[in-house]
Amino acid sequence: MSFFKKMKERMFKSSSKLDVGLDAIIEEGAAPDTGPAEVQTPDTGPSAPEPVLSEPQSADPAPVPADPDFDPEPEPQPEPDADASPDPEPAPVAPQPARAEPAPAEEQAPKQGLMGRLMGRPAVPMRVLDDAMLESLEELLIQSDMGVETSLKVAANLAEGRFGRKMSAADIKALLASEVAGILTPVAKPMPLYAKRPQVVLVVGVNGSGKTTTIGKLASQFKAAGKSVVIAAGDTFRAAAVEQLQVWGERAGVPVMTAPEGSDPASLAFDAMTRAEADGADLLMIDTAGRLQNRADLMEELAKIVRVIRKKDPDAPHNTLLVLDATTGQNALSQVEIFRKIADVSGLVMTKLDGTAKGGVLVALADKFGLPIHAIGVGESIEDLQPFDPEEFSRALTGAEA
Ligand SMILES: Nc1nc2c(ncn2[C@@H]2O[C@H](COP(=O)(O)OP(=O)(O)OP(=O)(O)O)[C@@H](O)[C@H]2O)c(=O)[nH]1
Repeated sequence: MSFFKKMKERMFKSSSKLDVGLDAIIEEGAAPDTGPAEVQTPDTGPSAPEPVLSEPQSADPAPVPADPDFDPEPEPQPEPDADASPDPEPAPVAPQPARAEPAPAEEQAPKQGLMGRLMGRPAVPMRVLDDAMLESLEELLIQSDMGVETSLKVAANLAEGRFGRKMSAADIKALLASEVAGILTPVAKPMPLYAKRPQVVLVVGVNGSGKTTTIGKLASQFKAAGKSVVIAAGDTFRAAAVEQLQVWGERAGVPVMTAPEGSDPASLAFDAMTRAEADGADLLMIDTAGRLQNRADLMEELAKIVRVIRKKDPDAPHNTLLVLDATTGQNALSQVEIFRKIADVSGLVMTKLDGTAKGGVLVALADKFGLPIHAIGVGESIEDLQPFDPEEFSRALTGAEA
């Protein structure tokens, strides 16, 4: 099974709440006169939509957004530069496909053809968009963790100019996917790679958010893309985190610098920087502790790591990745607020999007903070760190057909 298909399946599974909820909204308020001969689609062209799931219009798979297999050929690197290049290349996890302009949502909904109507196929439930339906939609979006402000905005945009029109679940899903993609597209950016060596990537986030796993996956993917990587196991207070990184390091063939339990993470970061410089490594990835319970200590710890590595490179860290666990839902918003105060967060990675119905929080994050989303985690193995494709994600979240 291709990585893309796997991700899509997982995302669809995870988003069933929103998908099923949209079906329910239409069915609850479906007009009684939706028989085949009477179906009207003032919003979707001359013919009525087909049932979404029972009669797909095309067996063709959706276009693959990016080759998920990493090119084992290293990309040609620009000569090392004293300063970080202002025009970085994208990191391997997030190459973005060239995208065609999305078709208007109305055009994306499958239509019931003349033959279907003549043959008397079962009618597609349709509902007139009114205040009650808009309210149900707002509630559903809020429940899917899109946040109140974003949910109201998305619902209002969707309804604009469409009041009084009959809509099927497929119509509403396509419109919603288009609205969501409009919010996500500007933030879907690969992690920039600079010519600077070593490029220092500081990885922050609360305990259990998936920092260690993400570093392991990234290191493996960078290695596979021909980059040399050094990892610093900066959460020196948790032996288990260090061991986990060592396992990933072995798997990827990447050295993992460790320090005795309880020792100063800044000192380890300095040593790791020295080693990365001596090795001519392309990337130094620094894991950090995530004890938010004692925010002042954590803030001081992170600030000290930054101070120390800047003695060697005043521009470091070049990226500060905040790793967020999608299953925490709205909590992710407050984590961004806090970590932006204690670290200069440059981009996000959202993990555990498999097995959660809370993917809507990504839309709220994008809308509220506008921070780049570099990649998403959809499982525990190396290939489960995927580029963030906003259109694919939007369709998966809403259950819209490709
Ligand atoms: N299903 C799933 N599990 C994930 C994903 N990313 C990480 N995990 C799991 O989440 C758990 C926590 O991940 P870690 O990488 O240890 O998280 P951490 O932020 O380093 O946490 P600490 O080591 O406690 O600081 C592990 O069991 C990972 O295997 C993901 O995308 N999907």
